[in-house]
Amino acid sequence: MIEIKDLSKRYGNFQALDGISMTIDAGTVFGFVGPNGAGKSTTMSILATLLLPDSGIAKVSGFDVTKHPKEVRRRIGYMPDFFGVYDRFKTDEYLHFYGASYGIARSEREKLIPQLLELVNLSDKKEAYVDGLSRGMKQRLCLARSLVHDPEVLILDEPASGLDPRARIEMREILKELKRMGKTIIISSHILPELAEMVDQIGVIEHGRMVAQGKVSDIQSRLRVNRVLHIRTLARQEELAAKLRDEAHVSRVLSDANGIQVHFSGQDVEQMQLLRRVLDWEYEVVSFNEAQTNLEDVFLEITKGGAAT
Ligand SMILES: Nc1ncnc2c1ncn2[C@@H]1O[C@H](COP(=O)(O)OP(=O)(O)OP(=O)(O)O)[C@@H](O)[C@H]1O
Repeated sequence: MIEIKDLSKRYGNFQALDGISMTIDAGTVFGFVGPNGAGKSTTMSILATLLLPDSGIAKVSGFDVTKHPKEVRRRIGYMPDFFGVYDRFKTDEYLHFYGASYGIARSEREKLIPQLLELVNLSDKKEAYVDGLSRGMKQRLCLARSLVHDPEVLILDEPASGLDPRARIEMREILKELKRMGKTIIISSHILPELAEMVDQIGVIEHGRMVAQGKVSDIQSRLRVNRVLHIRTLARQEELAAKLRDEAHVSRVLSDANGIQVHFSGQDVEQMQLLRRVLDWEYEVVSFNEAQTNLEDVFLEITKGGAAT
């Protein structure tokens, strides 16, 4: 459904995309992940026909974005990372406006818009002015806007950014529903663990290059991602974190309000020895357990040190 080959884009002297390639099959939910400035929005803007590439090919449903932009636009719904909403509209007027601009007849819109509002949980807000909506509601309205012409492909640039946890869960549920409806979805996010539950594949981009692509499980096994240990102590957490950094088989230690995360390449025996040492050092350990590796761990593993390989 989406095919990108050797796509490059420069802004002045800055190489934002440096020969990106990827293929996304119909019905796939593709998570596009990468650090700030990696080139995700640039790739998505090219797919959305809003930006021309310098070289390479991008196709949606077989149509080249530069040669047949109208055909592409008919097939895609695009939700940008920053968007404006027309403040003086009420919610349903806003969707009528977009529906009309896609040439959808009023009678058809009268049927469609209540369905869209229901899908994005805004039915009770149809009479509300857009500027009075919360950020989460505006995001959902923007998603409804991108669905108004029933596109096959959804290009969603950080749809959950800036949302509180509850609003993020709501957004995730809507995306699951869209997946069930058979849409092909490309979604970028920094909130990687949340993506893990719904994406079929991921592409990791860094410095304008694709550094890994495929099923999350395949990428995990290919990279032989380290196990991650979670340790919580009653006190002296930072001191323990510093000590752990000097231990054998430890590649990375993160310490935050949730405790210490240790990326560990040892096996069970070494893990047991590490636990024994932590206890010998007389730290007051509340918990010491092995976490399931998730998308965030994969991402950190692939992009660690900022070196693209
Ligand atoms: N119009 C522009 N002019 C100059 N540089 C730009 C322009 N748009 C983007 N860039 C630069 O190109 C790089 C890639 O930007 P892009 O927005 O595609 O990254 P991103 O992966 O979407 O990042 P983020 O997660 O922060 O949105 C960044 O370094 C950015 O500063």
